[in-house]
Amino acid sequence: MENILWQHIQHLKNSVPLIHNITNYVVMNNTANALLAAGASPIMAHAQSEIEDMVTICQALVVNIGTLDEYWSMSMINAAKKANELGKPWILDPVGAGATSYRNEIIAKLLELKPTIIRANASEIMALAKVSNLPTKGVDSTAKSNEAIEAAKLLTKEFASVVCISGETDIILGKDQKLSLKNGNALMAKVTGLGCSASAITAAFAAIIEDKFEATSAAMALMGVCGEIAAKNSAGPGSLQLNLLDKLYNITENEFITHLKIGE
Ligand SMILES: Nc1ncnc2c1ncn2[C@@H]1O[C@H](COP(=O)(O)OP(=O)(O)OP(=O)(O)O)[C@@H](O)[C@H]1O
Ligand SMILES: Cc1ncsc1CCO
Ligand SMILES: [Mg+2]
Repeated sequence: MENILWQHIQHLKNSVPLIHNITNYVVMNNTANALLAAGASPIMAHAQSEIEDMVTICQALVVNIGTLDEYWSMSMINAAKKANELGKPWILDPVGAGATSYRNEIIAKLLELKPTIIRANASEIMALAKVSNLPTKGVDSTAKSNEAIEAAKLLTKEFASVVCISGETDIILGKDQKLSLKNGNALMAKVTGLGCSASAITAAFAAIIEDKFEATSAAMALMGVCGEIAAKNSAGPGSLQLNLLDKLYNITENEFITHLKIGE
């Protein structure tokens, strides 16, 4: 598995797919930089007049509801419909799922359009599957990844081909597949939007890899290993953000293979 994932990482750097992001104001800049560093080409666009043309020229789409509003939600729905029509992969990042009824209403509409991949933290995954009575604290998770496995399984059956629960352990679930990745560092949760970057990088791999379970695994492995190495050389969240970009750009095969921790 390690070698296949490394080949996918090389493949991304050689392919430079164009990734359309409808994402939140908070993370636009770090997400674009993370995509560039990993080897993709980002474009952030949400105007309704161009949304369908943009989906048409891009190889994958990210729908991230972080700073949702009434105008953007229409752009998201139209973009997802166009991606489905063209058979292009699209990734849903349901930031803050469960926090408000408006968010839940838009998420329900997006789920009906069957995202190719869902990437979210454990609280959000449980909110999506409506199996949780836990209060959400907004965009940060209050639960552990393994508490959301049943919820994620429901989502793979009902809506998405692949679901990733991120956190201390990242768990990737396909229809009959499961992979746990135990990389990363707790400091990663102190930089805003690294989950959003993980979702965008997942879109980049989905653009070039037919098998979406492997694409999601490659993305989360790359983020986890790079974040872990970067955190060791960082005094705090500020330098982690910069060091992570550098590591996404210059990670070597040896670093990747020796650090990767695949669980059961
Ligand atoms: N405690 C932790 N230990 C190791 N890695 C972590 C930890 N928490 C988060 N990560 C890593 O940080 C990245 C982002 O995941 P996280 O679950 O924090 O996303 P998120 O909650 O959606 O973040 P955001 O909404 O700020 O984008 C993933 O690569 C994940 O593996
Ligand atoms: C802090 C925050 N608020 C809305 S989106 C976002 C970025 C992390 O998801
Ligand atoms: Mg998030």
